[in-house]
Amino acid sequence: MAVSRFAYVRNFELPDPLLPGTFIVVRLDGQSFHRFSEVHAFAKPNDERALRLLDHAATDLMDQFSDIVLAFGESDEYSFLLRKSASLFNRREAKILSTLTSHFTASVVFRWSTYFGNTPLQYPPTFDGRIILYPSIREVRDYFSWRQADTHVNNLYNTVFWALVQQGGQSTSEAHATLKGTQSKDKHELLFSRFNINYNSIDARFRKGSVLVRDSQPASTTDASDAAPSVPTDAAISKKSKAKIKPAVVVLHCDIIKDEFWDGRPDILAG
Ligand SMILES: Nc1nc2c(ncn2[C@@H]2O[C@H](COP(=O)(O)OP(=O)(O)OP(=O)(O)O)[C@@H](O)[C@H]2O)c(=O)[nH]1
Ligand SMILES: [Mg+2]
Repeated sequence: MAVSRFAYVRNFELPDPLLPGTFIVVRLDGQSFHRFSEVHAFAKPNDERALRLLDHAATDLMDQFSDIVLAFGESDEYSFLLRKSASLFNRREAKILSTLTSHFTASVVFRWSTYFGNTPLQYPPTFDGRIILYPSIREVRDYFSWRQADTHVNNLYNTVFWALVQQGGQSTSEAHATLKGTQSKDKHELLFSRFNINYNSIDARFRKGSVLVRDSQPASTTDASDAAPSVPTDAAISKKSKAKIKPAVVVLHCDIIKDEFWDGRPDILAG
């Protein structure tokens, strides 16, 4: 068929390949989740249903795209690491970013009722996405350490903040004032002395975020024992994932900052 006189417009579509031989990190972040969490009455400071829902959506992504070798989630965000040699969509940036973002978002909506039961979804949640390329293992490891350090700092602050408000009877502005200028050790001390809470005994999911890898770890390293009864456990998600693709995706709540994590999984950064 002859090329139509309109076809030249195609030439305006420029190629957008990602640099070869670089690690690809895709970070998705809930848009205006401050509002979304209020409207859907998320528990404060952490809503386990919401966190498990995002873990499940991230597992869906890893099941679908084998180039994703690691994911880390906290709060309303998820980061995905694609291997250095990833050939997904010929490394076309817009294709990768738009497909991963919409797949993740669709999974969150698709699985909403599994985690939120009769609580209706009031409006469509949306996620923004970005791609960052890292040239070496050092930056990749520091990237994930950065996100997990963020989890720690935010969760410690939020845990003390909501203890002051919910158990201590302070207003939110009083709680902000109480915490102003405090160091990490002050917050630990305040939690323990006023509320008898040992921060280190709080659910590792909240303190460390979720780390998704493609291998089977001993059951003790997963965090399925204390799941809400009506909600699929990490182990159940992993089992389902195993049925579809091997090796299974598992949800861990471990220290990604430590050498042991990376030393024990050389395949993640192998290329
Ligand atoms: N109550 C509650 N709120 C949560 C939870 N997880 C995330 N959020 C909310 O989501 C926000 C996520 O932070 P941001 O991504 O910086 O804020 P945002 O409102 O999503 O804004 P943008 O990302 O810039 O669109 C938090 O500040 C909380 O308000 C949760 O488990 N419980
Ligand atoms: Mg957000």
